[in-house]
Amino acid sequence: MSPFFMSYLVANRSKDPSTQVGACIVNQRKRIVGQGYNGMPRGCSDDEFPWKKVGPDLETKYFYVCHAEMNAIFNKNCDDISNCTIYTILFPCNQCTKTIIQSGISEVVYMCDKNKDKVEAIASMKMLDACNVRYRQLRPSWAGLNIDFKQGLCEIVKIGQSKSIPQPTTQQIDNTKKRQNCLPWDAYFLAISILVAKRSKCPEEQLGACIVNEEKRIVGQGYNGMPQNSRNVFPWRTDSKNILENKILYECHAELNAILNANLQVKGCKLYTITFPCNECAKAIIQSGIKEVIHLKKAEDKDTYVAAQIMFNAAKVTFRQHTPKDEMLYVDFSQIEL
Ligand SMILES: Nc1ccn([C@H]2C[C@H](O)[C@@H](COP(=O)(O)O)O2)c(=O)n1
Repeated sequence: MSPFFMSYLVANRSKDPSTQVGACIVNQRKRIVGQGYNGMPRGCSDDEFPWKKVGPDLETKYFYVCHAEMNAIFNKNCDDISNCTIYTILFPCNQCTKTIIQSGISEVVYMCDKNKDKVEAIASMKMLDACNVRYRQLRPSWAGLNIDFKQGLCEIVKIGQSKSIPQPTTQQIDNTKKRQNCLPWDAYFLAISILVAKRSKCPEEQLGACIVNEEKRIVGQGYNGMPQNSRNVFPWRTDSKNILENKILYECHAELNAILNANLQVKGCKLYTITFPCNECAKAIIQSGIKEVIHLKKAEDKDTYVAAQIMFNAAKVTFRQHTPKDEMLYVDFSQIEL
């Protein structure tokens, strides 16, 4: 799963009616440590601040909007992002470039350089070159992502294939008002969990989870997989008579991995997950201080889930199933003209 897919999904939260940009920061262990989209500063109302592109300076969005790259850096979930790579849909402006350099990021990967002839981009390149920050363009070889909330699955759509995917009806854009059709928070974090699951090597079921704090910052993400550094020695099968030859004793669940991958405190956080947690993950959820579990699929009627519910009730961890309003979400990579 390329971090670019994540950047496009993150961009979906932007209220900018004309241009939605997403960025995500990846550390050397290939973990996502920061995500951001373009939007008004915290506390500056999306309804009151202007979204217009033209007009007197103080009446357009440009003086106020925080760029996706800047937000990804300020949303980082660890102290040190030096030597990380930032993936961004648009080439960074000079202001974001200063923030990128000062935070120690060592590589910028961007998809679109439509502003490359503007002074801001030229200044960015000068600074990146002077400070030995690498930058490269990645041309998309995919058309988009199709997130299926009903199945909890995500399909990467190839160029050409997108024509067969039903596209959401496009309304005339009113670029004087905030964008109306961005994903609501619960659906957004479940979509992130579905996309994270795409990294799983499990041939049977790919599951994902993410942990979100009160500030709506993602503090940890995980998918089901074998213990790290286990070099493919463990089986994925489930049908052997010898239980030691089945995956069950070895596989780490998405929820456990999300907790262990978290870089910020998970106490008091919400955990979003595709399936209801098993009893073993429930123990980890309770012991780590997570306060709420939001699951996409209905809990199956099996002892492991009943035990999890009994423990959640006793420990006052709330849980609820969330069904997004739309069954499908198409994340269109051509939303920004290259
Ligand atoms: N590297 C960039 C460049 C721009 N943005 C944001 C800032 C605005 O919200 C929007 C650009 O507006 P446009 O003039 O294209 O309608 O994109 C960013 O986040 N990162």
